[in-house]
Amino acid sequence: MARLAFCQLRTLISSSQRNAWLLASSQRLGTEKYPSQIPSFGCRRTLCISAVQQQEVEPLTGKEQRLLSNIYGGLLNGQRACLAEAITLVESAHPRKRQIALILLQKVLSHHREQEQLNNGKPLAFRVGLSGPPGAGKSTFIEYFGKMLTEQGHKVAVLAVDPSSSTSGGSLLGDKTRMTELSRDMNAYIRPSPTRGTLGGVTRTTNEAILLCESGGYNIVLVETVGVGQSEYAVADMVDMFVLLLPPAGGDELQGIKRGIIEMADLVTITKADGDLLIPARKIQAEYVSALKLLRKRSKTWRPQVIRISAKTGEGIPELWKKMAEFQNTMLASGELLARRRSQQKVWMWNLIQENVLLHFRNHPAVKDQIPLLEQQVLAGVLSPGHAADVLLKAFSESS
Ligand SMILES: Nc1nc2c(ncn2[C@@H]2O[C@H](COP(=O)(O)OP(=O)(O)OP(=O)(O)O)[C@@H](O)[C@H]2O)c(=O)[nH]1
Repeated sequence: MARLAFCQLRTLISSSQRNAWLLASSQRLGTEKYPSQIPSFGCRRTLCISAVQQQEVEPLTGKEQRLLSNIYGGLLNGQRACLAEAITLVESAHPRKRQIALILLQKVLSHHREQEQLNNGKPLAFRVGLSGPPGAGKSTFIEYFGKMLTEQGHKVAVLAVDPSSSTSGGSLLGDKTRMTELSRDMNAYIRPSPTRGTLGGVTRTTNEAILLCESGGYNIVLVETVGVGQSEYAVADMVDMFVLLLPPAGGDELQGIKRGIIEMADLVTITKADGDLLIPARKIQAEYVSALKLLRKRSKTWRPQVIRISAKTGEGIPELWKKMAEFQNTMLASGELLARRRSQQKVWMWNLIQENVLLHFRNHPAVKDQIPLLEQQVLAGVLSPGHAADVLLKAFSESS
């Protein structure tokens, strides 16, 4: 039965998409269970994952082996150029590059596990998601915060997930010129994370980039996203702590912030609490303190808090970092942080499967041409949504 289901899935998911799935699966299963899947660089027609996963990788050419060794070696030595190259490789949609990227990621994962074991099971890095509406003061904050952390001896990576970059070619988050000083800091690494148009795209490329940054020695990874659309949910599902940054603006400007995303926040931060904005910042803080009391709690041990900061004066930012560290310690002690990471792996796997299967379904020849008409009929109330779905699913299953 399981084998049948697997075969069906295998036909559904194209080979490059399958790679992503294989990676997610191998993380879930743990490579130590499948020693053969930890590839040596000189892999001979290696069965990369396990018999169950049946993904063959063509042998690497000498040039590819050298490339991989250089990237991996440089990455572990903390060379920024190699980290950049590694991220470019995992972001590539080219099927062969994807295969090489998978081998690199397997190496990175097994290195991660070894290091975490040496670290008594404690994660190598603290992953923090930062989200807020356009103009909330995210980049000004990250610039200040990042520099404060590097001065304390931390290595900070910033991945900026820009949901607009793939759809409009535009940029809500702009580029790294937004954080000019931090981008010159040798202990910081800033990188826009392309989204490939979909939520799964955000999840896959950003998750992989996080892993690579951690292998490059970055012990704090900040994942920034604009709080419009769906990307902030994807980001909340890939970090240890999710921080919402809100400007001291009136109700109208904050209307776009959805209740769901406030529920995801482990910390709400009111920005720009200085000068004339200090009084509105206090007011918004009080409003959110009351609002949070009514919301569903995300953790058994951590109670989300609302604090005020100013990236202009620096006020509140050391306290914010203290709160973050308190969160990390509390969640580690209760076991929730590691549990959250584990469940995120599963969410990631299912997001990818769901998205790839749906894409395949929509583009399937037996279904594709019927969709517009059925949608019209559903819109006109001639056909019930359930009936239309049954028609499409039947056409799909009969032709598969
Ligand atoms: N008074 C004051 N202004 C600030 C502060 N932080 C940011 N600003 C201003 O707010 C505006 C937006 O700041 P950004 O840091 O670019 O905001 P952002 O959220 O990164 O904006 P996007 O790039 O559009 O997503 C800029 O004009 C900043 O100078 C602050 O702490 N105090």
